[in-house]
Amino acid sequence: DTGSAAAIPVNPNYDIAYVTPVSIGTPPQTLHLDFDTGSSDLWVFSSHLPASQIRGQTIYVPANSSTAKLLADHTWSITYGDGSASRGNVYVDNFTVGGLTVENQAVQCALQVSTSFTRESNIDGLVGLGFSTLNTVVPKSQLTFFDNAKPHMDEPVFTADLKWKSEGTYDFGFIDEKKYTGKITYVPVNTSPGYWTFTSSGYAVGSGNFSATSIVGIADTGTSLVYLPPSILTAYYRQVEGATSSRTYGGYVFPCNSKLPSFTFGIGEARITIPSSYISYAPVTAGSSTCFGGLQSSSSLGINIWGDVALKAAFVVFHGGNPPTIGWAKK
Ligand SMILES: O=C(CCCl)NNC1=[NH+]CCN1
Repeated sequence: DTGSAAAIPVNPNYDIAYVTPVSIGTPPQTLHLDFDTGSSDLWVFSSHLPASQIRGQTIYVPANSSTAKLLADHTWSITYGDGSASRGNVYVDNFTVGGLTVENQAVQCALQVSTSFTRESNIDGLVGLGFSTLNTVVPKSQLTFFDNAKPHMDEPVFTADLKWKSEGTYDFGFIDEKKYTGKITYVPVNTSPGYWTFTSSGYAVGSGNFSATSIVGIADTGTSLVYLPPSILTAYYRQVEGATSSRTYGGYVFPCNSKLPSFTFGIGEARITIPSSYISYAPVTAGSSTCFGGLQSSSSLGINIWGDVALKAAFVVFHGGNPPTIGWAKK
């Protein structure tokens, strides 16, 4: 089996997150979910939520699905790296992404979501594509869509082709040679943390020299920005006129009309360059001439994160073989 589905920016101006249409249940209920390689719970806005926590999202109504079955006495509760959170109960139902169906997929129904989820009216839930060891369902943890689908897939892979301010694609079960240029460089993945954790071989700021240094981090489609060690941030923003680390805005900001260098990171001998346009992320508040950077410090996170700002500069292969690896190509 294979599948292919769109990755649609939730906001026309800033790539805060990407959503993908999925079908759940019988008859199919279509929701738009945030595919998130940085977590491993598949949860949806549901008919169990208080109306006060829903603001335009599409809800999953298990009562309207003839194939939905309650997973009795199971619950879940998750908190993400950005402090957002949700919790609820669990059903199993048919789950289809781009023509690829998994029967008896655990669909975690939200009974409570934090304000940042309520405020994001274009995200109806998340599909965790991290390793199933991170799944929060108790007493028995559940498998991700990828783990359930893998045995039926032509190849045990999914790929991310995210795009700057435009629609990209998630492919499942195959690698589309048309989506990248040159070769794909694969590097090992450490699955112990439960994320797609790999080691980058270094970085360069703009046209500067490449600094060979191991950067352990995660490839995370569910995080908007890139979070790296402070020393790398200093090296980058020292090249940006008027850049400063703002306590008010919680990170590096700069005048929106400042000239920004690109940022290159290493994957083995290969190099991926993030264009400067991706790094001038967004005005700190609507209409402001102060902009928030797409590269920020990971010092408060305890983990380096290659979020969407980096991923959309590449074609990324999440290879779920034994052992799993991650592949990066230019495009
Ligand atoms: O939680 C993380 C970071 C893991 Cl270190 N990524 N996934 C996600 N989903 C919603 C916000 N962030």
